[in-house]
Amino acid sequence: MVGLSVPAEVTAILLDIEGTTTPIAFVKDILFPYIKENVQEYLQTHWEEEECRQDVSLLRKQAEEDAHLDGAVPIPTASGEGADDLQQTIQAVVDNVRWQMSLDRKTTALKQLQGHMWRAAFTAGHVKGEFFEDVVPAVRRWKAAGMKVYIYSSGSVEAQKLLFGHSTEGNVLELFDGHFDTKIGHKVESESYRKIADSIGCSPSNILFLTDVTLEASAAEEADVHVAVVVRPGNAGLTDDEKTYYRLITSFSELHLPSST
Ligand SMILES: CSCCC(=O)C(=O)COP(=O)(O)O
Ligand SMILES: [Mg+2]
Repeated sequence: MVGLSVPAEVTAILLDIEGTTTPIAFVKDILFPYIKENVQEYLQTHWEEEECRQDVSLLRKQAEEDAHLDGAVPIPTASGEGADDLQQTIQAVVDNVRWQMSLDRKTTALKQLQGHMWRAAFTAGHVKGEFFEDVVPAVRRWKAAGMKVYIYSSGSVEAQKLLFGHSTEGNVLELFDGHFDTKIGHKVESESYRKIADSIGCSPSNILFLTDVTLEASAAEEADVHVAVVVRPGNAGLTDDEKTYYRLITSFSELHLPSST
């Protein structure tokens, strides 16, 4: 049989988004430029709102942790005196966001603000989530076969729900049993996968994780989670050793559940 047989003990499939369900180009060419182009205006408009205050506060904490990094952009606390002071603080947040994005950082602070900014774009229909064509049909088959399906992405849970709730294939949110983001831990840390298993109420070996990033696959494997590396057009190349070591799939249709032929 061509493809990959899912081990019988697997009861849950955990999916990465960028490079796995969704082209990297959609994230890099549509979602991220939206943030870079609109962050200044967004902050000006929403600055006084509680959600925006919390986002800025989290970004400021992250900036303090990042102070030792090359090129890091600090975010001073606004004194509250004068329009110039406010504009300088907003500019510092803008510069910090753009700096983090230039490094494709996956900090919870950055991802939380991005999720809030994308809300308007998705709900107004200006942006629609994109998936590789095999994704939605495969997830429907897995669900019909009794498999639980979860998302684990660096994108915030709120952003994930926007992507799947407002997609070129309509609202497909109901296909998923739950969502995880970096609040449970970073994707390159094996402890995150143990916590996800705990949260789902299963053992790590009951999970199959699909991702394009071998560092994530390696962390999951260390936690005793089954993994397969997804090779998609536009993904970063794998080394020969990685190609030999990992089980690879180029489409979700290559996965065969125990009861399927
Ligand atoms: C709407 S999800 C946004 C995607 C994103 O911001 C991101 O960083 C994707 O990371 P992933 O962990 O899915 O590779
Ligand atoms: Mg990915």
